[in-house]
Amino acid sequence: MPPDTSDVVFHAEGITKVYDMGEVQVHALRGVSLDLYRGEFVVMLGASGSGKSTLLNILGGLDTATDGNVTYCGKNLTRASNRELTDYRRHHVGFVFQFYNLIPSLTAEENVAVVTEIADDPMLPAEALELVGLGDRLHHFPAQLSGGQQQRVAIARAIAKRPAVLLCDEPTGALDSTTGVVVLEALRRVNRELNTTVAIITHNAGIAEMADRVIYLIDGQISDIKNNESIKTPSEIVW
Ligand SMILES: Nc1ncnc2c1ncn2[C@@H]1O[C@H](COP(=O)(O)OP(=O)(O)OP(=O)(O)O)[C@@H](O)[C@H]1O
Repeated sequence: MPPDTSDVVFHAEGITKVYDMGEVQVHALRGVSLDLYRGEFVVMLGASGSGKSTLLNILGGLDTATDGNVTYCGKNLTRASNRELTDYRRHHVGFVFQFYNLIPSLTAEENVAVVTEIADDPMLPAEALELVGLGDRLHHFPAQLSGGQQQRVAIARAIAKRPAVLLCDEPTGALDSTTGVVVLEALRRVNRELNTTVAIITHNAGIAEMADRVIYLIDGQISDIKNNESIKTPSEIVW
């Protein structure tokens, strides 16, 4: 289904990012403009160094653009103070990274509770874990879970505060394809059931086949944006 373009979550215009390394300047983003819509599932594809993480970090308020504008639901992130960005990250965005960053001494349920305790209107940790298919693993510690299960705990932790957007940086990068499919199914379910906008960055072209839209990045610029005609389920994806 094509995205509802009347409901813009992110509006980015002419974003550049320059890392000043003293003698050299690295131009990580060279004028990126895009809109992301409510409830869509987007995959951003690009080779290593094309600027994917930089873009995701700017959208998520973890980094700021050198130039250009980014708004989230009409609020300007480019000119936000550190305090406003912290508030934005805490209440509106969920992050999932390649490595799960779970606290080893806490159970799955407690790892999720770390976030729900500071959120405004969170789900119960058990509810979030149920949504990613881990309702029977609440009392397991990370070391007692497989890699794919740990990543699903990380997804439960990210969505338990009911963020409007979920930003995922190579969420299956450390997983074999069978386990990766289960993680992608969890992300798809969150997207469908909670209407969360999900953006995944990856260099894995297979994953793009399950997206509503695919955004291609080359050398710090968007080279193409495509609506997927036929969207595959995660289990139909091969990589
Ligand atoms: N903190 C930083 N300081 C200096 N240069 C950086 C920094 N972060 C990223 N870069 C540079 O910016 C460019 C884009 O990096 P980025 O991590 O966004 O790419 P990527 O597409 O996510 O790559 P990968 O798939 O390898 O993670 C690269 O040339 C990188 O070396």
